[in-house]
Amino acid sequence: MKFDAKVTGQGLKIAIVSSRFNHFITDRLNEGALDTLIRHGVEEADIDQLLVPGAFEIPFAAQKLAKQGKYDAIITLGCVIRGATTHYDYVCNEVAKGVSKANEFGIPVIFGVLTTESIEQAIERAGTKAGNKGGEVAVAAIEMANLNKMLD
Ligand SMILES: O=c1[nH]c(NC[C@H](O)[C@H](O)[C@H](O)CO)c([N+](=O)[O-])c(=O)[nH]1
Repeated sequence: MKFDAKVTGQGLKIAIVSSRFNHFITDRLNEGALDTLIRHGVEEADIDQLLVPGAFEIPFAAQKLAKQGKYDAIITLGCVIRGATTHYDYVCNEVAKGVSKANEFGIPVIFGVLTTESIEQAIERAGTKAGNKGGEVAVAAIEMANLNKMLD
């Protein structure tokens, strides 16, 4: 049997957790995710949005929302740009681990946190040369939500 989930969002309830830090970038990721969800049939009223201070706080919110069991998928959006200190490595590692852990509640939680070496790389992935990571993870969220329903 082949499980090949559709990328149609009708009837899905989605949450977006995004961080304010580097909001010049994360605002664009949010726009990309919202636009893509709606263009794939998710009702705007079925999209909840939640803001946290920085990427490090994303896992806390994602896990809380996943535990509620109200959503078909949760999208996380953030932007961590390497700076002069090793802070970057700690933040990136903890965010990735924390978002992955949120999947333990049985709801697909999609990792849309940019981890880049430069501002230019982040801009490229926020609606310019390399597309929009927010839109990409929105498609992944819809597919995983439908796949999850198939597997229930
Ligand atoms: O989202 C980010 N948070 C960052 N730091 C804040 C962190 O996510 C927490 O909000 C903060 O440590 C308070 O817990 C970043 N840097 O420090 O570079 C960054 O690039 N991106």
